[in-house]
Amino acid sequence: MTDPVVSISDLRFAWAPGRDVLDIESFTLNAGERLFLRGASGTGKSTLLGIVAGVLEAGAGSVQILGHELTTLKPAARDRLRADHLGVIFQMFNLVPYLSVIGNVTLPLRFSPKRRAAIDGTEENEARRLLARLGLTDESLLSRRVSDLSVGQQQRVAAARALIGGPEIVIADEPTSALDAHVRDQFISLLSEEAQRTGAALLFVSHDAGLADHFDRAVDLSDINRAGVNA
Ligand SMILES: Nc1ncnc2c1ncn2[C@@H]1O[C@H](COP(=O)(O)OP(=O)(O)OP(=O)(O)O)[C@@H](O)[C@H]1O
Repeated sequence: MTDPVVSISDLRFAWAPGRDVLDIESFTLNAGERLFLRGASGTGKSTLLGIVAGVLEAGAGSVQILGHELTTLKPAARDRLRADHLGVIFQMFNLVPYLSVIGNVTLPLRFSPKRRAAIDGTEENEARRLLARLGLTDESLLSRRVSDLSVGQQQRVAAARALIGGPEIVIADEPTSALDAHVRDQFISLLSEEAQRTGAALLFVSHDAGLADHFDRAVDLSDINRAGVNA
């Protein structure tokens, strides 16, 4: 539980020159750890996740993912690292609307032979198993287009897609749209259990401090971010 899978130091990021959104001296996510990152809306949580995921480039500093320095990797190597080792649950889920539920969940396997090789049995069975563990068992749902599912159901599909093939790191950006509190709590418990089962470290961000109890550790972004952001 002590090896960092994400290690950030002296990170700075600005969307506009001279206006830092992030100025973080140190941030670490350990292997298998379930970490809750809280922060008010507009304080840079999604931006930080984008940097960890390698879709945004740090302006300065070091971002290490599983010992690889993201800031000096070539784009193709960064894409490979992301495909093999990171599962991402986006705030808007980013599901592919014309694919079925199973098609969406198995999508990361198209981009990562490593994750495909990690699966016992067929891809479809693994997708069904993960969906069932996350509470989606209704057979009639699985053949539907994802755009026909409820927000809570889409969130579970996005989570199964992030977990498939056992990536070492799963990052989740909680949707700001209000999900029923019970549905949300149940989702986080299941996601957290499944991450623990697969050994993935989970980095979950939300503006809602009340969710911290679901996690091993909680960090407030305002405590580690020296950039005073005013959205
Ligand atoms: N694509 C962008 N271009 C310019 N500025 C952006 C962009 N995305 C975010 N920002 C700005 O960066 C700051 C941090 O935004 P970010 O989305 O990271 O916050 P957040 O904490 O994730 O917010 P929320 O909880 O509402 O999702 C905000 O001031 C926002 O306006």
